[in-house]
Amino acid sequence: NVTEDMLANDQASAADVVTNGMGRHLQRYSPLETLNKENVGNLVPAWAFSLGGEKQRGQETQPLVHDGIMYITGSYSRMYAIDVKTGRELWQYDARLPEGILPCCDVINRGAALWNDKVIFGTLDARLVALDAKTGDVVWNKKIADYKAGYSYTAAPLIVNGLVVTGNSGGEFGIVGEVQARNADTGELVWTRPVIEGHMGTLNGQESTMTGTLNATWPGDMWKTGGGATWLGGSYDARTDTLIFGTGNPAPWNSHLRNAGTPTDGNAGDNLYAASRIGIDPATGEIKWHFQTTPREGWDYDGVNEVVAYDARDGSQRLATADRNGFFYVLDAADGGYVGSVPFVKDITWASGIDENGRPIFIEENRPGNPAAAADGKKGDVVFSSPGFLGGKNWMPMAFSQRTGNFYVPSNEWGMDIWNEPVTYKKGAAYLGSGFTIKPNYEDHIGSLKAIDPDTLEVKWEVKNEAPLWGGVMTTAGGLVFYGTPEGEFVALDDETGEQLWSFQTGSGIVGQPVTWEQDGEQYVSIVSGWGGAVPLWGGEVAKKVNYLNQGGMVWTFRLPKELASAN
Ligand SMILES: O=C(O)c1cc(C(=O)O)c2c(n1)C(=O)C(=O)c1cc(C(=O)O)[nH]c1-2
Ligand SMILES: [Ca+2]
Repeated sequence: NVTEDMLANDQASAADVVTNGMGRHLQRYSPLETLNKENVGNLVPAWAFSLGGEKQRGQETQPLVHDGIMYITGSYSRMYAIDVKTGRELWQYDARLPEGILPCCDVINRGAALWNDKVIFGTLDARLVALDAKTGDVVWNKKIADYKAGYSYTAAPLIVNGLVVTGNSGGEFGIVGEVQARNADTGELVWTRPVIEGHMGTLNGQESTMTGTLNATWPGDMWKTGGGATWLGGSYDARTDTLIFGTGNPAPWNSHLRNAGTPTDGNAGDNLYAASRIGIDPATGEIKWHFQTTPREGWDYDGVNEVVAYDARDGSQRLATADRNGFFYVLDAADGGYVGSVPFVKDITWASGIDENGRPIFIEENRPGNPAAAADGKKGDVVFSSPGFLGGKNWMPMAFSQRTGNFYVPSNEWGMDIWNEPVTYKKGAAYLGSGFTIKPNYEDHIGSLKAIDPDTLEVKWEVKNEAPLWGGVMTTAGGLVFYGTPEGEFVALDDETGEQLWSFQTGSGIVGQPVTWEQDGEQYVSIVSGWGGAVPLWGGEVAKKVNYLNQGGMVWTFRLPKELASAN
């Protein structure tokens, strides 16, 4: 049975992987050094497992490993339990999804959570299901939100002190972003925290507090359908007992419709707390602090990206996050206060930098659309913006190495043509008020894995990739950085130089998240392969460039045989 202690110590225990992020701080760093720079060339496949041919799309999941069983979620809200020694299936659960679900960006699922004798995951129709971890039988099944209003669910749930904490998806449909906490044993709701100003939270079935101040940073009734989906889930910083969730784009995309003042007029049009990071008290759902990365966001620069809790080299307690808007931020773990930032993509057109308070210095003439066109019911001027709306970094998680003190950030170098148009809210319909076409910024590459020093705020090196990177990264005490490419390669790099030390062709594009653990004295590594996610759907010119990539759906598990651990 999985306990709070096991979840709290996941980052240090080599025998299993019981959390998404390999620790609730989401460092994705393994203390294992059996596999290292000298012997990684001897890593060989142990087994592979097919997720089945029918209805498979982007496989973004991270495997969990516990008690001899690997748990994998499949793109169409499926769960597979696999014997970790043999690769044979133990059981499979298929959620019956209703007609009419509205996931914006492919049918995907990013993983599960383990608690007690259960494995818990969210389904695309915005429900949360707890299964018996041994049999796959349903223990409870709860509704997070109404899929008919555009809500969906794609993230891995987070478990803290017996509460299962979830976000929601639907920012492109004018939903309201929210964080919810339930008793993980029963599924009973404990608290809710909407993340847009003006909405009331609840605690134990009673109204608790309002988020922000009603109408403070939103014009008229726009806050009622203000977006800010918490679609990537959250992290937990045990040092300060804080849940940290990011919030997505404000709705609609057309920022002129959300302007409650002029950009120089204080924070009147900031649209809090969309495109922000929020620190939340896990006991009550109260907001402790917020840090907004893109005030009056107008490019779909969702602020959802994972916040990783880490200790800087001088011991200060820090948080780091690489935003879709192209800037990598370091924050103070105590209160989310701004410490510093660095652009991690080469071409940023919307801001000239970040000021001393962490607020972007906008280049206002590069903001998409113009107010007059929106008011007249006309299409606005086309503007080129970089990064494009799929972001300098999208959902794919970065990793921190305790060995080097650096972050390893999967990024993309691309822009977009974007224009604004009028839009009105209609339940269950797209609520954008924008049109767009993604374009590559460079001929030879879009993807770029970057090593970033969070103390000096320097990009130390990059490894370029032709197609956009869309999968997670993992670091190890053995000095390795693992990641996958849409071209299908699963790669190990040297954490100091970026030199490629090993790679394996998995047969489909990788958009999954690697893990490693130790079993019978040998080190194992797993990755799920299966191309998909937002790029083939929304990637414009880039999608056309990569339309040769084949879909898939395989779990690949590798091991370093004992007898080859010391050999080269
Ligand atoms: O605002 C939202 O609610 C929302 C949700 C999701 C999602 O749940 O997958 C994505 C996005 N936005 C989004 O903007 C985006 O680029 C995106 C990419 C992906 C993916 O998994 O490839 N999901 C999402
Ligand atoms: Ca979005």
